[in-house]
Amino acid sequence: MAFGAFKVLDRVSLDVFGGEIVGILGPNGAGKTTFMNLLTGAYRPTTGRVHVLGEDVTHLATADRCRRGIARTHQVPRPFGGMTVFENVLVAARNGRGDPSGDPVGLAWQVLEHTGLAGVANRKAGSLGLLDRKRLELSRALATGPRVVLLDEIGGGLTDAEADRLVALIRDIQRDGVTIVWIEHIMRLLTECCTRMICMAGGAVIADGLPGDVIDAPAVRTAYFGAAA
Ligand SMILES: Nc1ncnc2c1ncn2[C@@H]1O[C@H](COP(=O)(O)OP(=O)(O)OP(=O)(O)O)[C@@H](O)[C@H]1O
Repeated sequence: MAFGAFKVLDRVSLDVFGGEIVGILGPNGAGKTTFMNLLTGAYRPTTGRVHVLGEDVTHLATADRCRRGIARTHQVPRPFGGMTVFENVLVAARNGRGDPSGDPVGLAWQVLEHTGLAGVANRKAGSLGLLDRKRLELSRALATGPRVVLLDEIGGGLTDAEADRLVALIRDIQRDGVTIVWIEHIMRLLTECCTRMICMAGGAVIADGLPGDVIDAPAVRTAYFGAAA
């Protein structure tokens, strides 16, 4: 993937298997968000393909990929600020993959109960603090009925108790059969949740394996944790 002459991702190849929680770590500018943008269709790859559940989705727009079950959260949440929390989630429930019951209103409420936002459902999304905006971002992703959820740094700024709740929620989502790919700088969240971790640096995957092995890998310690080479 290149922006003009600037190559951001170089030969990145990743297979994610159903039911995994894959953590992606790496220094700022490693290409993590760009990689996520390629998976959702926000960016088109200069070369290479994206396959989801056996289907080549490289040519599909973001909305079509969403309807096939790919949902994401953004690093900087941008809800529809003039709409209520509930309305924001309802938009996602109506335009995503949907739920088999065909009841988007029921699905939206169910998601808000699950993510802890039901109590502020009637507030304007634009009035929410950062933490609740992040919860809303996750709620919108879940309301699309995803098979794969891509999370971009939803853990920043959480207290320990809030982080515990997020860990429990992510595990619940996985137990419901959803595959998760999670970019995060808060190491504790990744080590508590992930079944696998990858580290990116300089537009390449430099480690891929069990979380403990990846954290201890010399290349990761140098590129990400700043250990002496
Ligand atoms: N639209 C764009 N045009 C030009 N360069 C871009 C664009 N988007 C990203 N880049 C560059 O690509 C590189 C990778 O950016 P990216 O946001 O993917 O990194 P990241 O690993 O997600 O970093 P962070 O942890 O800070 O979010 C950076 O050098 C960035 O400046």
